[in-house]
Amino acid sequence: MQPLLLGIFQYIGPNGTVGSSWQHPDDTSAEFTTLSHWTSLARKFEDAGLDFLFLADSYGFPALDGRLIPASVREGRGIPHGDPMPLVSALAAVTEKLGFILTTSTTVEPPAANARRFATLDHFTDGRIGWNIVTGSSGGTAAALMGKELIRHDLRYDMADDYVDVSLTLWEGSWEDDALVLDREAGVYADPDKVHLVHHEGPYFRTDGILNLPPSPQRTPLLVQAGASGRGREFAGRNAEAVFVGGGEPTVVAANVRGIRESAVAAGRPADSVKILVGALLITAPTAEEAWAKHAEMLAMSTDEGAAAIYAGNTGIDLLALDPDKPISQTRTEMGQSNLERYLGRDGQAAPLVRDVLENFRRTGINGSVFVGSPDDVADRIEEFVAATGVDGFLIQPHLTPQTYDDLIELLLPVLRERGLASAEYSGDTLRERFFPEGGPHLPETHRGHAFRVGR
Ligand SMILES: Cc1cc2nc3c(=O)[nH]c(=O)nc-3n(C[C@H](O)[C@H](O)[C@H](O)COP(=O)(O)O)c2cc1C
Repeated sequence: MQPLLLGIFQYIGPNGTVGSSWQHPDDTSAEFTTLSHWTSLARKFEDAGLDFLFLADSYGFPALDGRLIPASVREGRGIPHGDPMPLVSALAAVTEKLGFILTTSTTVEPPAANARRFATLDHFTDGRIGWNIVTGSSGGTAAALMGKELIRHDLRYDMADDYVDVSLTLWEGSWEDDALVLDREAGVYADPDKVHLVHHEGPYFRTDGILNLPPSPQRTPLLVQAGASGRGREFAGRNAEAVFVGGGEPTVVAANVRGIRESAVAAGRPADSVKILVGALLITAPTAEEAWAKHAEMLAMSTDEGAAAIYAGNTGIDLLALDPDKPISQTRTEMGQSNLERYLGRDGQAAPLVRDVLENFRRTGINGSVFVGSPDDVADRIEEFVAATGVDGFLIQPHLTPQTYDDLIELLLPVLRERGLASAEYSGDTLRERFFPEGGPHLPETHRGHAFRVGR
């Protein structure tokens, strides 16, 4: 088996992803507003040789019918949530190899503003940046915050395709590779024949101008996507080099993985040109008993109300207002659909009852797979899961910060390395080369973005 890609899932808020673990006496995540909290975590991840830190984001927050959900505020779930973008420069300054993947939504800022910010970060990180392209999980509240209406689900993805086109036009089309001259004696900074105005007029976005920066190490950041709805998978097939999928039953994850690879092939790309990483919580300790005790402690901090608030923020669906004894399939949403679709029965199976969905969501959070046990147990489960689903790596959810990471680094990683499941050292200078060691720092020829390149 190939070494797995291993990234850490975090967001700028108090943890965790299952339950409110900030309240645990050993948890430091309530210090999320201090820079030193993040710089010490980033150093820890780099020292351990982990591939990247993913910072999730959304302008949205849990609310229903125009009202805040008390449990969300009381338990610190979905509120508060800060902006990851300003953090990355500070983290880049204290690390050399760790990659950073950041979420921004295609429904919030104009594409040229977003493209410029990512290009600047690609310079400052020496090519260690990736963009998780989402259409927005908490779309309703994010739209209202920006003074806009919620755009319908599939239309959001149509707009996202056009948004990516604008971004690729700017990143790939403005500067030729050798446009930067920097000749001090001649007083030539750049060659005017090699810097180009670009023009894009799509169905939703228009731009006339340039990306006002010389080419960065990757030009286009590593393109990542995280929405697993049918339309989301189609978008991923066209655009994404990596996809984050939610965990859960291996059969459901395997179907998702197949769907994404088929979408890539339908878009004229090789099936393996997309790396797929699954969100998972890894709880380990020297013995299985101790690990299960940690799991029980985690569940004791996870309430129905807190779980329902996060679910509502993501999907717009209030599980606590639905009949607990009816199947979830009675419901539809124009907000994020992955966390509904993951519960709709597949292959003729009946959809679960609302009460079972709430309990499952309370226990597993938005990303679904929970592996608990001794380091060998967890490594066994990881191996089985990878064989059953075809995923290329894991996006590791926080439980207790930093304890979950210490357990991972001290107990689990050595076992994974022994089995050849985790790489022992960093390869490649840029994040793209970390994901695709056989390729270079730029978009490959098989990606449609390659055609946007000026002076090829
Ligand atoms: C591991 C993982 C990370 C995600 N990170 C984000 C994020 O940072 N921001 C966001 O809006 N959605 C994120 N999502 C996706 C949302 O859950 C949601 O499904 C999506 O934004 C809406 O698209 P969909 O309708 O295709 O599901 C993530 C999903 C997964 C599995």
